[in-house]
Amino acid sequence: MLNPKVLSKGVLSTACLARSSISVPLFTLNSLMCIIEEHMCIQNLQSIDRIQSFTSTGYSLREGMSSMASGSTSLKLFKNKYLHFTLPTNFRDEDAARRKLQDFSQPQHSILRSSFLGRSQTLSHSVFYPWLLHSHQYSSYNNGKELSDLASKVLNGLPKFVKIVEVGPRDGLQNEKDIVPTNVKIELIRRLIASGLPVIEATSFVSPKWVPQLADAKDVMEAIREIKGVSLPVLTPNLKGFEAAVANGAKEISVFASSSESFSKSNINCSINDSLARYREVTLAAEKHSIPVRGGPRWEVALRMSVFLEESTL
Ligand SMILES: CC(C)(COP(=O)([O-])OP(=O)([O-])OC[C@H]1O[C@@H](n2cnc3c(N)ncnc32)[C@H](O)[C@@H]1OP(=O)([O-])[O-])[C@@H](O)C(=O)NCCC(=O)NCCSC(=O)C[C@@](C)(O)CC(=O)[O-]
Repeated sequence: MLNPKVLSKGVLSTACLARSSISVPLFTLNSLMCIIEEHMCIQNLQSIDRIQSFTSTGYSLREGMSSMASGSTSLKLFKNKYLHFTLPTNFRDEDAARRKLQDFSQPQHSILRSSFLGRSQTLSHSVFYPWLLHSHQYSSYNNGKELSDLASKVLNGLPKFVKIVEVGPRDGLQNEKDIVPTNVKIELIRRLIASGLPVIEATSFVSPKWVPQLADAKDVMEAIREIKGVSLPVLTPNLKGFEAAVANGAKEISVFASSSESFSKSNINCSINDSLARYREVTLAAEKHSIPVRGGPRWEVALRMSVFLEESTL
């Protein structure tokens, strides 16, 4: 670690081209930090805009090591011992800079204020104070431009409308080993309707050999087909299922294309392309009956066949 004494002019002047940095020991947080914050005007420095207030006067720097975004100012913990500042200053006279920086370790606040108010140019200067330190480690982090851009990207990208579809009676039950009695399924749907949910996927019209739990799809639909004011779609993976669903009062269906071949094969016993051909038939038939269709690629990553999906597949 560089010791201030050995900082040669050369090092200092070279460093001057890059960025100013001061490492100072952290003694008790309240005293030093409030000096730094108050007299370094650190909260006003462009790229350091996220230092939590630790006490009314000081501030804490989060544990660990972090370095700030580049820009004209940065702040980082150095070897867990020193607070490393890069500050915008435009000292012409390096000795004056060193003196001022040396003063940094003395509790003479006023010097600090004049020394470090933001200036346009950046002076590079590394001064290390090998003071004894309490066993604290601090770092600060900067949520600068990157994070504010990210936040606005996320917020601007949010949809204006979100439709919540409750799939418990279908997806929640389909893999249950013990067959749930039909009346219990119906009661579950009724309670979900009573809870105010606008869309509840009621059952599936699929092969009972594949999904024995939902072999009573017809009976369930019989019991709920007259219910108004709520959408009760059913899953129909092929035309056979669609026809059975419509015959039993279904007014909305859903289809599910897989985004991985393995899931498609194990789930509906066909390739993705074949499934799309099936869904083409189903949607054409639905169009004829003016029945709305809900569908989309299904995220197997969360399912037991977790696969890493190529974006192109999606
Ligand atoms: C799609 C099939 C039928 C193809 O199954 P298959 O064996 O390829 O088709 P098949 O044409 O050879 O038919 C086999 C037997 O099923 C009958 N069959 C054929 N179609 C139907 C039907 N619609 N309804 C009732 N019976 C049907 C057909 O009549 C025949 O009867 P058999 O001659 O052997 O007596 C089968 O693979 C199947 O039913 N798979 C179950 C699909 C399923 O429900 N998976 C779980 C839902 S998807 C899921 O959970 C993921 C998801 C959607 O939740 C993810 C998310 O939510 O994001």
